[in-house]
This record gives sequence, structure tokens and C-alpha cells, in this order.
Amino acid sequence: MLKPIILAISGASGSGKSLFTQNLTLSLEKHEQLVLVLQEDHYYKSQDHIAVADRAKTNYDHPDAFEHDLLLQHLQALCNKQSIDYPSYCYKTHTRLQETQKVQAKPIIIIEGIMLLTQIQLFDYFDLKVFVDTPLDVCLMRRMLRDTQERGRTLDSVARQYEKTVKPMYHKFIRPSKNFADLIVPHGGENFIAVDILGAYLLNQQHGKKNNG
Ligand SMILES: Nc1ncnc2c1ncn2[C@@H]1O[C@H](COP(=O)(O)OP(=O)(O)O)[C@@H](O)[C@H]1O
Ligand SMILES: Nc1ccn([C@@H]2O[C@H](COP(=O)(O)O)[C@@H](O)[C@H]2O)c(=O)n1
Repeated sequence: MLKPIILAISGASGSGKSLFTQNLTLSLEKHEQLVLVLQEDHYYKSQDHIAVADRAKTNYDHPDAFEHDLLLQHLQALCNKQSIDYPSYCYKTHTRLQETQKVQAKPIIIIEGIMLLTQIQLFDYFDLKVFVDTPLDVCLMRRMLRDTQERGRTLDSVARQYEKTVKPMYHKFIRPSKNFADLIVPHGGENFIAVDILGAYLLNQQHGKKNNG
């Protein structure tokens, strides 16, 4: 296999990165492309050493909450055709799970997460950097629904965390990182024009790679 094409998708929490990634992956798979999806969230640091009740106090919207060194090693390994032990993360207990998953590279790798475009040391591995740009009030509404339905949170805890860390850290780290994007996708997960355009670009890149050996 040739070196994989790596696409990084970033943007605010609730902007629609995961849904956009899902839709792009489905579209590429319809064209018989093999895609590996990685989530930056799986690289949140383990908090096994912190009491469960205290873990909610961590600032999860700061780059230091992630183990980006491990992510860098994993991207290096995948580009060198080595498998990785992909970590798993639990939002309810705020820590890594014990089990990891052996993962091999595929010709197209999509990685999505809030802090990816703040990590300049990763940029050498990213062939394309995308920022999903959705108004913050829309992101908050989506996050409220998702976090109460899927991540075991109460409305009150979502609102408090949003004011304390999510919103200020968005302005400090995530929004400025938009300047590093090659492409800005408005509206989020269901922007099918952006899905089609990016899908066509990736297919074209793949064909170019194959034809040039
Ligand atoms: N364009 C959209 N229209 C309606 N709902 C959306 C849209 N994009 C995302 N969502 C929903 O909003 C929530 C957050 O989206 P998600 O893709 O998980 O965001 P992110 O990965 O950026 O945090 C999910 O429940 C998702 O289904
Ligand atoms: N234990 C955790 C870990 C992360 N978060 C929040 O998740 C957001 C990032 O994930 P998205 O899928 O929404 O992009 C981030 O804003 C963290 O606040 C959390 O609440 N608890």
C-alpha cells in the first residue's frame, strides 16, 4: 500500500465533525475506497489516578487534556505500514478504557477532533486540513441534546461546563486554529455539497497516486 492520504477535520464541539466524517466515509465507501476513521477524543489522557468524582473538574477543552505525542507516534506508525493499538475512551467515567484495538492503515485516513489544528507538529502528516464552521449557538444546542442522550450528562452540567471551559477555550484555541485550515465547511454534518467536493478530491488524489506508482 502507498502512503495513506490523511485528512484532518476540526471545529467546535457540536459543529458536526463526527457526522460529516460519517457521511464522507459512506460516500467514499460507495466508491469502493477503504477508509480508516480515528477520533482525537480517544487520545484524551487517562485519568485513572484521579477520583471519579473529581474528573468532571478537568478542562477537557484545553490541548493539554490530550496525549498528542501518542497520536503523533500512531500517525508515524500508520504511515510506515505498522499497526497501532488504538485507544478507547469513556465519556461517562472520563477516562481511557483498558482495551485497545489493533488497527492497520487504510489508503484514506480521516481523523477528527477539536484540537487537531492547534497541533503544528502533526501538520506534516495532514494532507488536507478541514474546519467545520458552525455558529456556536447551534453547536451548543446540538451538544445539549447529544450529551444528555449519549454521554450521561445533565442539562445543568452541560450548561455549566459550557460557560466555564467549552466557550472560552473555543475562543482561545479552536477558533484561531481555523486559520490553518485548507478548507472551511459551513453548517456541519449534513453539508452534502462539501461531502461530494471533498469525496471527489480524495478519489482524484487516490487515482493520481496509483497512476504515479
Ligand atoms: N447539520 C446537522 N443538522 C442536524 N443535526 C446535526 C447536524 N450536524 C450534526 N448534527 C447532530 O448534532 C450532534 C453533534 O454532532 P457531532 O457530529 O457529534 O459533532 P462534533 O463531532 O463536532 O462534536 C449529533 O447528535 C449530530 O447528529
Ligand atoms: N471526559 C470528557 C471528555 C471530553 N468532553 C468534551 O468533549 C468535547 C469534544 O468532543 P466532541 O465530540 O464534542 O468534539 C469537548 O468539548 C469536551 O468538553 C467532556 O465533556 N468530557
